[in-house]
Amino acid sequence: MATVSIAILGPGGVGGFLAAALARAGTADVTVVAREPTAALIARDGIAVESVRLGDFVARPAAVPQLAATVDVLLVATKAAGLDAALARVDAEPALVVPLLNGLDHVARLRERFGPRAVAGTIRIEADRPQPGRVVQTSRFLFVDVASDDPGPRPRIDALAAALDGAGVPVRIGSSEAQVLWSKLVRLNSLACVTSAYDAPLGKIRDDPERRPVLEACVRETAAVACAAGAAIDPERTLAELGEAHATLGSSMRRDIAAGRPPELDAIAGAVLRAGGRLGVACPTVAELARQIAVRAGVPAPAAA
Ligand SMILES: NC(=O)C1=CN([C@@H]2O[C@H](COP(=O)(O)OP(=O)(O)OC[C@H]3O[C@@H](n4cnc5c(N)ncnc54)[C@H](OP(=O)(O)O)[C@@H]3O)[C@@H](O)[C@H]2O)C=CC1
Ligand SMILES: CC(C)(CO)C(=O)C(=O)O
Repeated sequence: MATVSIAILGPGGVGGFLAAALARAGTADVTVVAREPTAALIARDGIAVESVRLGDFVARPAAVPQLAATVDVLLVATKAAGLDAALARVDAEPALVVPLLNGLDHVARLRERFGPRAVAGTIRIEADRPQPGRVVQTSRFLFVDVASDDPGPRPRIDALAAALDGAGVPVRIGSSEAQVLWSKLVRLNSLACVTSAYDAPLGKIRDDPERRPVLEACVRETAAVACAAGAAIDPERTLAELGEAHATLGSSMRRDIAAGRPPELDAIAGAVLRAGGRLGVACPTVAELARQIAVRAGVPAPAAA
């Protein structure tokens, strides 16, 4: 079988890690699509990875500022706010588009641009990009979830899964798009909201008798929205996962605030509050944490409607 070609838009913590893993394994022809300086740097020096899962290595994917060649798969790994500008760098029509952003609203945006070739995807990883071309991956957990409600893209999803599995990144094919997106969002929204509002890692919140109930309420509210949206999410299971995660686990939202970058508050907590508003599920804890994060970060607080 021909090697699958994979382009990765946004070689940051997530995209840079996947590009480097795939390029090192040689399970795909990999090209990163990045802003000019980042593309030039990666083309020259490669991507240096420090990973608790894959070890330390340097990999050399191709890197371009504009994607002109047709590829089998486009993995989208920008932040929500950078998505539109980054999409302007894609001239080609990929056969399959898999976003790995946190949140929900980007899926509709990608469907506008790519139609049913855009499916749902999420990634569980803790990875940071301290500087362009360098990725630090710190979680023992690592896997990608993908689902398409339309059976058409399935062969290409399977080819992507084989390439990632072969590169040490396990892939699970989910039962529905809603299930994949919400099972990530319930966990992530709760983790991002509490770690960012309190500026503390998960362990410190879990062990604090005043803050632990807030984490639990956040999980329960977000799971109730998920269930109303058609995903079967058991909040007790999410709480058990958060109970087992390493104590130093933070969130990309908390790291963004610490680094003075705008957090994905609207894309994550905002998406939950809007869905809750639409579906008639009240989320007072999520709303209050989002308000506190907005004050800390100096950004507008998202609202239910
Ligand atoms: N980091 C994590 O542990 C996890 C993150 N996520 C989600 O994944 C998504 C990506 O997060 P993360 O990897 O942390 O983000 P980063 O900020 O590390 O990376 C974003 C990347 O997008 C690139 N980018 C921004 N604008 C453009 C543009 N106009 N053209 C091309 N590239 C552009 C950046 O380029 P440049 O390098 O030039 O600045 C950067 O490489 C987010 O939605 C996040 O919530 C999900 C799970 C875990
Ligand atoms: C919580 C985590 C690390 C889990 O995948 C994540 O998705 C994020 O910080 O954006």
